[in-house]
Amino acid sequence: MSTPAPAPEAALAVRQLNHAWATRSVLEDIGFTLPAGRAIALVGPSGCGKTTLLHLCAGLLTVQEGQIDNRFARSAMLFQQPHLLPWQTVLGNIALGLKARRTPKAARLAAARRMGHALGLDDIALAQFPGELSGGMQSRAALARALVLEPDLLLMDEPFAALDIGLKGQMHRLLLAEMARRQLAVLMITHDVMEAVTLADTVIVMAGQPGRMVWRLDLPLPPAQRGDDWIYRQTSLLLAQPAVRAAFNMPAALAPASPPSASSALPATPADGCAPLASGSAIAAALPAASARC
Ligand SMILES: Nc1ncnc2c1ncn2[C@@H]1O[C@H](COP(=O)(O)OP(=O)(O)OP(=O)(O)O)[C@@H](O)[C@H]1O
Repeated sequence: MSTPAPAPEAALAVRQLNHAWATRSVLEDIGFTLPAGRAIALVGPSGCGKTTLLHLCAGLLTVQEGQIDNRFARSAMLFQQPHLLPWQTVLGNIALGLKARRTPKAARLAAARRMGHALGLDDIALAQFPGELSGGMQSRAALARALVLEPDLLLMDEPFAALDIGLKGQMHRLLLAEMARRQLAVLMITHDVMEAVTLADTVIVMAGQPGRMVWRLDLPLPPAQRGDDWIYRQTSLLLAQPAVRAAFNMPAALAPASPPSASSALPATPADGCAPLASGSAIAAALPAASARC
């Protein structure tokens, strides 16, 4: 399927964003830039404002203070629940957004079928109703419904949270293939720090009420080159950071049996709007400027 490449200047820029629900401030001084083809994962404890931030970025809420500049041409959103229409076939569900765009029937069904096939839904599954599919297949259908719109920005709110570890891995591979295929940018919320380290180029840890960015990790390897060991290592290093542990209200980490080797260190890439890390611990030494307190 030929897909339009994102415009070179496509990016989502969030600057000095504050938000309140009624009189209660829920987001304070949020700022980051997401360029085409990159992925940012937002992690943080319940109630720190991640969903509010994602909905602001999606244009579902009005910006009160600060700026969100979305230069992507086509955004799509994926929710935790697949939200498939039970009275439509899976194929019909995948084609829904194209119908809303008034794509002619034959073309939208053909595009939906191609995308379904690409995500592992065969013709039998496509002809079924959502209630006849497993949770994993429903998640594939929801992803297909979003991707068939050929978005250049995909906003995801814990879309794989209900899946077991094997299905999650499958969905990760499907998503990464699609991201690589056509420079798809992703802004995602997840409670799973390892999922964030698997999929994202940048992990932003949020905490507090109002929610603030408390830590940022820019991962130096492209997702396609990350092996399981590397992902486990980066996840454990991130979770060893005192600021990250405090964000999740975790007790202080035990000292490692041996200091991390130099080869596990991340190269220095200064983080926008983040102060350099100021810590003398061995673990902090393995995470120089690529991982920083915001
Ligand atoms: N529509 C709303 N009206 C009033 N308050 C809201 C609304 N939506 C969210 N809030 C409040 O804003 C705060 C942030 O909520 P939000 O859902 O953005 O956090 P979150 O980090 O996504 O949480 P979770 O991880 O549990 O989904 C919470 O205190 C929540 O109660």
